[in-house]
Amino acid sequence: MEKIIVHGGNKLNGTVKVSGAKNAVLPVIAASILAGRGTSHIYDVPSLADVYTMQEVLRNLNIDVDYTDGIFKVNAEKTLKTEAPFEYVRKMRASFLVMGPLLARVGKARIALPGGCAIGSRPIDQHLKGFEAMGAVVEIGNGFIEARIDGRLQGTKIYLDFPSVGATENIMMAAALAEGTTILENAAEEPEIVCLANYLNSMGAKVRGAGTGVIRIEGVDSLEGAEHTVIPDRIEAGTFMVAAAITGGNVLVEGAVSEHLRPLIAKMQEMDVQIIEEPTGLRIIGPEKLKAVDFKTMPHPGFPTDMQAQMMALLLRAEGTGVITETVFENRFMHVEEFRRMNGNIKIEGRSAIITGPNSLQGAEVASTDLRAGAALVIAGLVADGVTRVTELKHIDRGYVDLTGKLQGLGAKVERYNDTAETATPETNTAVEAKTNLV
Ligand SMILES: CC(=O)N[C@H]1[C@@H](OP(=O)(O)OP(=O)(O)OC[C@H]2O[C@@H](n3ccc(=O)[nH]c3=O)[C@H](O)[C@@H]2O)O[C@H](CO)[C@@H](O)[C@@H]1O
Ligand SMILES: C=C(OP(=O)(O)O)C(=O)O
Repeated sequence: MEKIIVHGGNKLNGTVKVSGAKNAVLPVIAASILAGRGTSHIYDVPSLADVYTMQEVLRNLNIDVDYTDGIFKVNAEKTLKTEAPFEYVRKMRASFLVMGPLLARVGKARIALPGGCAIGSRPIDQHLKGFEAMGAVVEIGNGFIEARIDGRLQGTKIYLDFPSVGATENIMMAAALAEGTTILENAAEEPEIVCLANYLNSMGAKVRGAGTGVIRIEGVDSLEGAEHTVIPDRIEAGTFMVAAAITGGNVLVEGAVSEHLRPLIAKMQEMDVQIIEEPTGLRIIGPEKLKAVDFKTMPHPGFPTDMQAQMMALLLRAEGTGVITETVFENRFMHVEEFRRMNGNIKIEGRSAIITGPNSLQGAEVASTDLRAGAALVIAGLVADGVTRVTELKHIDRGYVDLTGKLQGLGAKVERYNDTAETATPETNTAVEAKTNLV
């Protein structure tokens, strides 16, 4: 079994470079399907399991793709296939983002129905409501969602019940090739939406208002391949900011964009973390003592749910009581049980977690329950007494490029280790520790 093994106790110091954003690159790759002519070149594409899954989804649709040295090339000129099987959607829900582009480009898409996942049930009703409003017929059966339209989708006014990131992206992509203008209200305002809109516009689309609650998309007849650079990953940046702070370290997070990180910066400053804006990124200086704070996850520009687990690790080390309320996903506290295995004092009351600290964290064997939970457990391990072993790394690999290598570069005692022969005996555990050869 593969594990990340963390020896707690080292302060992080130095510089870490943020990779391109997972949540920006996946819709951008999906949007490439809209180009009837030309090859798209997408730059700063992170080497992540999700990117490889998206590559497979496109290949399966008869699209030419090449991913070398961080550059992703897509040519969708050939006759497209229209089905994305469960094999891909199960691995990564963002596979569902090919529905809008396929529907707009070829009038048909058949995508496996995404199941529930570790953080909640995650319905796609808002995506479907948008497609139906544009004239598509949507049918659900045999584990698939099929949407079709005779002729072109029709621009219209759509009001989302909730500012869903995925629904905003899927509808924006579909509307780019629709007949007439679509006005999307109560749209998501995340930086990844702006990144997608910029890419669509460089392909020839007419999208205005991305980054606000109202997006106006004037449909065009065709789109072409274009060049685009993906924004830096604000969640990866945030993860390193928290890692630096928890160890009382001094780290420059290169590529961190303060404009994308306002809610996190505000909360970390309230906790007495020093954050300095430098020309190339954000410098984080951890305090001797952290102060507890309360926060609620919300759609952007509220506090991001994707930073909730990492901030819980930080609160475990803070003095006083902090309350985290998760409002975006109904089941995103799976990491609480794992933190308890590390001696974390956390109570759950409904959708809130009450954390009383500071806790003396203890190394333990813990499992990543989702990708951010995995990173949060590694962060907790950095300040735990003894050795922490984090399992279920497939989650972490979906969203972090070389997490262990980047942490090692900052002086953390952390290593990825594969021991298929390992059993739970004390002898073999000692052997594992010896073999990890940590500095
Ligand atoms: C690949 C990607 O970009 N993933 C991000 C995206 O996920 P994703 O796009 O799936 O997140 P959404 O914003 O759509 O979901 C937010 C909430 O709305 C609900 N909902 C969503 C769509 C819908 O049709 N009906 C519905 O009820 C979801 O169940 C969830 O409770 O935004 C989330 C919220 O910031 C992040 O945590 C994910 O990292
Ligand atoms: C929940 C996340 O991603 P996804 O929507 O791809 O599952 C995440 O990035 O934290």
